[in-house]
Amino acid sequence: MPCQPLSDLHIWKKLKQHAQLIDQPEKHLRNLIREKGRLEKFSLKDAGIFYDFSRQRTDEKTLELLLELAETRKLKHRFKAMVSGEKINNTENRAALHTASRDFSSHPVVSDGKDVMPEIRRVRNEISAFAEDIHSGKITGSTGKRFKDAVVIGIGGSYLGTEFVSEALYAFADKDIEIHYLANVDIHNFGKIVSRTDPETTLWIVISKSYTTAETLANTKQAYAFMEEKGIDPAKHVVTVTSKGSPGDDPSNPVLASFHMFDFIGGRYSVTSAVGGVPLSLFLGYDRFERFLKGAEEMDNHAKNAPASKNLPLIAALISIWNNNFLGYPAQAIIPYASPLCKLAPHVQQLYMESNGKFVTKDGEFLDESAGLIIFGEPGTNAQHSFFQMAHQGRPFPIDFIGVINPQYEQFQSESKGVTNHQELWANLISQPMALAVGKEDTNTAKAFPGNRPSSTLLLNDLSPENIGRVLAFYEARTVFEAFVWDINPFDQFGVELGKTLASDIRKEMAVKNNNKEHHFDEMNPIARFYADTLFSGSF
Ligand SMILES: O=P(O)(O)OC[C@H]1O[C@](O)(CO)[C@@H](O)[C@@H]1O
Repeated sequence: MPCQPLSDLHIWKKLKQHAQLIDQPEKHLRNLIREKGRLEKFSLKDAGIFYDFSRQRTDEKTLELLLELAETRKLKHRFKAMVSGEKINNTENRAALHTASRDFSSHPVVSDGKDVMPEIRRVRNEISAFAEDIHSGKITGSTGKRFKDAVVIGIGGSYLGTEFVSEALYAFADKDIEIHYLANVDIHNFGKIVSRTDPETTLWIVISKSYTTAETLANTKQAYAFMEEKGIDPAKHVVTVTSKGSPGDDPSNPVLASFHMFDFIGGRYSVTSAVGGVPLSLFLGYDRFERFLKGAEEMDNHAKNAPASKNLPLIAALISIWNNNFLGYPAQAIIPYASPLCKLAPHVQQLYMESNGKFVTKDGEFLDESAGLIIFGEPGTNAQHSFFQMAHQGRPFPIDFIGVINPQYEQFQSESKGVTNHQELWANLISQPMALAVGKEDTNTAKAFPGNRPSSTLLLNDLSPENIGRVLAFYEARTVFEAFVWDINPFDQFGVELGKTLASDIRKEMAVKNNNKEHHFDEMNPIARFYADTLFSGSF
């Protein structure tokens, strides 16, 4: 049943009116944060995360109206429908059960009349056993040497989430296996990896839900050709993670091991499935991967059960909607003051922009409000020396700051200006949101700071596997809660198809040329032809 268009909703109109009030000088953030009890009223703590939204351009009335919007759009009801296996991915007639991949309860999760949990538990057990066999040396490369490098061949959701987690938990990697990512079809990606790895001790993990992604197929062929050239038997150096029955799930194609991913888990939501499970269990050990899953499960249960006013990802989603649709900010930055979280923004970029970068509702109605935000980010304090000039004095964009209270590498405690590196990092984590909110008046306008620039700060006690799972699930839940407000389907991605189709036509033309130098690209439009001719001629 299609939802009512947003702009027709009474609550939407009330929020539009309220935004005009918030734009008034008396509601400048420098005034809002002076209010008594501001931090207590505008922060939440649950599921291992402290979430401070006191520097968001909201007052108590804003929150009240946003919660009314959440009720109107039945956000909690839809989230429960999602985790219970309803086919909420309506355009592909599928459920969206990434939460089931980290469900450790004994409860069934039924999709299409079948409990999916036995299969999910089977795959987890297979991953654990495989990782153990690799770490114990029971399984080695074709020349009897232990594996030292694991190369993930995959793109988009088939590697971005895994890369976020492997970077975040790098300090835990004690399995003497280095992880690499071969995602781009650009031969430089492949060349760099093989320049630093030994084919005898390299395991290639081909990850593709469809097993039709051109980049992944091309890189897999490159890897096979490289192994054969080196006298290595690919069948003893390749593992696949793919959907049951996909072209990659072919018994006639012998591999060391094959793990299934399920059609009810989308690529950008798949790091807690075998997509992340296989590489992360080799890199970190299955026990740490399971701790990561349990952190995600805890956040899932919080998102499902916590009342809206106490629900961290739901409140974050409402604030994001407020910033986007009512205050007019088109972008949002994720700035973790923790280098290990350097790949969080690239992962959330796909998670969020491939989920919510839509212009029609789940029922195909054109949206009357803009969905989705442009997500970007870099760790702090690096970002301060890169694009924070704009954050303070240019086009404003809301920021999620993330702080980690207890870092690893505690053995390094030297001080500069009387503080340790970690304290220096935190001095900036504390100052930046304040400077953005309060600003600074100056008669020299070039040195004036308008302030009133919104941000949230999330705190983690440490970078444990559990906390990385909680952060992952926080952003997944926030993404889908926002989608439910707009009534869009966050689980399909038809927008990626046109480019692939056009590339396929050009690829066919190039293949003809490869076999017939006299072939002309007459089928192409003149501009495309210029580029194809330039590539084959070797210069412009
Ligand atoms: O796992 P596959 O099927 O190779 O797809 C890789 C990626 O390509 C997309 O389908 C489109 O970008 C993503 O959703 C997905 O994560």
